[in-house]
Amino acid sequence: MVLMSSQEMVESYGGAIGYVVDEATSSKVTVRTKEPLKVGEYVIIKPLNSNEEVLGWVEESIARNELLGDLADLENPHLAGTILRTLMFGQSNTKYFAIVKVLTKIKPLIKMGKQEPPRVAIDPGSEVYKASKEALVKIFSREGDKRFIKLGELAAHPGVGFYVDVTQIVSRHMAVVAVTGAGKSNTVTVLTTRIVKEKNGCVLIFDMHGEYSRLDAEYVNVIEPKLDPTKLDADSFSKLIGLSKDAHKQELYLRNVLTLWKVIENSNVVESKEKFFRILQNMLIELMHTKEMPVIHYDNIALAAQILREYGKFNPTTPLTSIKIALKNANKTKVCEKNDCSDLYTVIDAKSDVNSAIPNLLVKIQDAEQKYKEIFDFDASDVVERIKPASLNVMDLHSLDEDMADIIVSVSLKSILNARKRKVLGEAGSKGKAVLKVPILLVLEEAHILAPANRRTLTKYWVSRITREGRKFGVGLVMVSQRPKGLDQDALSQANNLIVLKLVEPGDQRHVQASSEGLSEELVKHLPSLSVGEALVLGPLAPLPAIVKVDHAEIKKVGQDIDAVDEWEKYHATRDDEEWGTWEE
Ligand SMILES: Nc1ncnc2c1ncn2[C@@H]1O[C@H](COP(=O)(O)OP(=O)(O)OP(=O)(O)O)[C@@H](O)[C@H]1O
Repeated sequence: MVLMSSQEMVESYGGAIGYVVDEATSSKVTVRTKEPLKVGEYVIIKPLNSNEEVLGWVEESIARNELLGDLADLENPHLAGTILRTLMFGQSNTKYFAIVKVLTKIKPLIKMGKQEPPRVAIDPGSEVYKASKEALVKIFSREGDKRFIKLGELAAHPGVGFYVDVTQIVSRHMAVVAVTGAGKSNTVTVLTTRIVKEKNGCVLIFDMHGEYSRLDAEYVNVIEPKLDPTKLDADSFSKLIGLSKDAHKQELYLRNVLTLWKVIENSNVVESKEKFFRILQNMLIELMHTKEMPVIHYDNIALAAQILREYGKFNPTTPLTSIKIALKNANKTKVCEKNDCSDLYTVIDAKSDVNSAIPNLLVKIQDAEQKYKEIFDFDASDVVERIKPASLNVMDLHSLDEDMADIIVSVSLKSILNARKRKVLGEAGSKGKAVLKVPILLVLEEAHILAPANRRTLTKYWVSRITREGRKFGVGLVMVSQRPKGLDQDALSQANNLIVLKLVEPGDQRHVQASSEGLSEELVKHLPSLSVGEALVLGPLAPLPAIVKVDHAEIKKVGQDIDAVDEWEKYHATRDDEEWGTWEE
């Protein structure tokens, strides 16, 4: 940072643009100005009571005409206008004020890039100047700094580039919120493509509308939303089939059949994993007849699998009996001469559950197999193995319903967090398991659907884990939402960085404000008037809060509005009604 002289800091010392009036505090002042100031504009205040200049920004711009106050009751605008013009004798009596938030003393900001707000109230009468472009460039420009990328320009100071710290986005997470069409996708595209291109970053977007998977660039890696159901752990599987928390019996049987499947899978007695659902169902049907179930401790899976492979005779229609006979005879096998087979298995008496818990579980498994068949792929590898470094990885979820998207995203988030933990902690026992060698930035589109405020979803749990633990393991999360009031408040408040574009609905505004320290009442009032691509940016990602005109993404445009009239016209010009309604390449 280069220290600037006071002269360079302000646009013109010759002309103060206003002065502090009314009651002023150390953090907020009202300024009477000659001309109206723009919200988001930076000003420099020279406090009367101290020689430490401070930087503030305009949070609200006010125009007041006291003459008009008395005329407000007049219903006839022509009459009001005539009286007003007469009273003003051709002079405007409008007075301009600005509510200015005091951000920091200037010296520590320019010298060390540090914000240090003043501790004493600013004296009324203090002069206010416009911050010079040179000063703002010094404060905001991070060109050439390896941690920063450019997001756009200060909206109130065109020509002053605005840069964001990528490390802070990854470690402190972010929310991007706005009404539809305000520029969220464009903002995400600018951020993520620059992170990949300029920083060789690793980004994964969970793309709910298939917008990003259609980006035309060599660094885009599209990941199919597929998962291998046999690799789901018991917890995820129980959530997948929709077991309620208090369905303890069903949970018990489910865990057991999944452990027995592991024995069967490890013993290689079935030729294909695709028999998975069939065998789970056969186990439960068999259980309804035999009314008892072998239970194998997790530690004994490998041993049981060896016995089943070498000494059992596996029948897929009666898997329980096959396993039970093999284990029963285990003591007579060579395997047990070397290993302790004394407590290889026990048996659960299932008599009381054959009419309720077991058939209920069976139906749930059958339903899940049907419901999720589009995303099940027995050859699918762990998502971590499909992510590419220095790439914009995009998981295209547009063809899936919300439940399917939820299961895929939650399983992916879990795998990614665990793979980073393995890398960072070098966890013992991780050999052969997926590892993610570099930090990653995850982008969750439609975050209010996957991590909603008032509903339990699988993704919400992993979002909360990542927002809490991700910082230590290099897993950053960007939540994007057009309906922030529907987004889990806890997740939102864990996002220390915030980009708010146009936001109109008061409920949305209140929800965002409740989880963000820097969003004042005055700024909230301004959110509906932001134009497309204009964003309020708050948090540790930037040197100071700012209203930014986000750059337009250079890459092939995404999420553009469809010009219906134009498309009808084009179709009509070449119409061929024979082909209407069928897909033509
Ligand atoms: N900074 C910008 N400069 C110029 N045009 C922009 C900017 N941001 C967005 N636009 C344009 O505005 C339109 C809507 O933008 P975008 O798709 O990013 O909005 P969105 O908030 O993601 O909308 P949705 O919620 O419907 O996906 C697009 O045509 C886009 O090109």
